[in-house]
Amino acid sequence: MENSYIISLDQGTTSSRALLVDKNGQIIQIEQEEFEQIYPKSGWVEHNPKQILESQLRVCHKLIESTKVDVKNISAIGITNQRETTIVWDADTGEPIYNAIVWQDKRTSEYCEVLKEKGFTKYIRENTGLVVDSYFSGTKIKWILDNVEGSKEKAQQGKLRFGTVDSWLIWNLTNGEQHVTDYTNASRTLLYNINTLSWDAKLLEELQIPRNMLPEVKPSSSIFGEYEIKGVKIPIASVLGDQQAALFGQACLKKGEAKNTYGTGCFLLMNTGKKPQYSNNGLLTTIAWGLEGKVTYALEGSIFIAGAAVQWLRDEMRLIESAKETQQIAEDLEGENPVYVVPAFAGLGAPYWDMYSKGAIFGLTRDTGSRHIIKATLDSLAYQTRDILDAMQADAGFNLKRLKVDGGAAANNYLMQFQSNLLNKEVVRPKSIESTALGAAYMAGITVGIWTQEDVLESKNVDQVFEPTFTKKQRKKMYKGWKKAVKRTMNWDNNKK
Ligand SMILES: Nc1ncnc2c1ncn2[C@@H]1O[C@H](COP(=O)(O)OP(=O)(O)O)[C@@H](O)[C@H]1O
Ligand SMILES: O=P(O)(O)OC[C@H](O)CO
Repeated sequence: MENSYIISLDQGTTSSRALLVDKNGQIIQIEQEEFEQIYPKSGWVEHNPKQILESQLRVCHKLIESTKVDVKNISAIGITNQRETTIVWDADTGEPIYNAIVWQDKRTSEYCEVLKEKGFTKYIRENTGLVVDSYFSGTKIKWILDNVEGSKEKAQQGKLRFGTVDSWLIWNLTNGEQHVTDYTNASRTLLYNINTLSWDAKLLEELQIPRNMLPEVKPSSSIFGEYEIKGVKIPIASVLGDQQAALFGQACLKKGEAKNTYGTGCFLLMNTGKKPQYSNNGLLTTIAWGLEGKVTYALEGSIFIAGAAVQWLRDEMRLIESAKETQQIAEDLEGENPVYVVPAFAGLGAPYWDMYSKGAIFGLTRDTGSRHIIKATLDSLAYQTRDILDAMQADAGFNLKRLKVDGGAAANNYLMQFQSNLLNKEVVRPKSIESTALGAAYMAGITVGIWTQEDVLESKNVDQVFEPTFTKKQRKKMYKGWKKAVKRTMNWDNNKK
């Protein structure tokens, strides 16, 4: 145990990362590689599964080379991943039969309407904890089977495998020996019963998905297989969806504790303890993790576009050269900003769940410049978070004292201060905003006996606490403007209404 390390593989929406974590929970080194985002049609988002795998393997091996770590000292690998993204591959050849359909993809919206019309809303909510939305894997699997020639027959014959990104990686890391996933990833498929912890026969039947395509589901803290590096077999000792991993990495181990991760999207999760709590306000009920024989549940508010809106400013609008510069631009723009950006580029997630909403900019006048739009785009991350937090507090029946934050855009001081002002709460940022990767590492460390849950609780170092400074009047006025703007984007793209 003297020189014990964990490798955390963090397969995100825009990049694959590998982190080396030492036995004190310190990050020694991070390697990262971006990969291609494929947009074949409006509202469609795909990844090449081979690029996901190859970039993930490259950063893993680069990490070992750059740190010169002795692989014999790597005690375990933890995997955390973008959730819901759907891959179907041939069991014999291991070849994907279609690109990965990404969580943001909206192509199955119409079929979701059919599910709603057939009366599945209540059933899905009570059994999977989810809402009927194209976000989740189930309808994406159905789309692949309906649209890739010959796939339905192959699936019936047991010749196809489905996996979220974790399953795809593990299948390949173990040379096709293991077809597995964990509770957290399964709970995002629309096919998994979170009460009985089993695949749901009624939903499989409705979506015409053969049971034999689906992976075995294990607790997040388990041995999922072994990955051999330089002749050393390293156990894969944790798997968690990235948002659940961040909840664990932020040490939200007690009921009522919450974190918000500002990445491509924004995901606010609250630990709700050992029983699923259902929302009356458009939030999801999901599995937080399975650990030491127990299942912990969470309430989740999912925002589809957060940091991605900042990428849009950079790549499509070309108003900035880097995400980082938005902080200074927003801080320099004094006074009230009458502009609102609603980044509903992939519809609206919680609490609105409107697949037909489209993005819009409101409040333009003759003197509006790029600075106003940039600032309003950052503000939109905070407004969307306020929407979720209001819903969560209503469901929980109590008010949170503080919000723990992490993810790439949590580095932005302007945004964090505005967030605190808008929530009228402390916003607490840890020294390392790599909570996702750390969560998977901690969980793997617990599985192989390097750490305990108490060690995780003691691991948190605060970088900065942002304190609210707005008056009640200011807060109310600004939030009212946001609600008005959101309302006007809703149902925009629905031809039926
Ligand atoms: N300083 C910053 N200010 C605002 N947004 C930022 C900043 N740094 C990164 N981002 C945004 O955060 C996202 C990257 O965060 P990350 O946690 O790595 O995302 P993911 O895991 O979803 O790929 C990008 O969408 C980027 O635009
Ligand atoms: O890759 P991220 O960090 O944007 O997370 C994606 C989420 O898991 C989607 O549900």
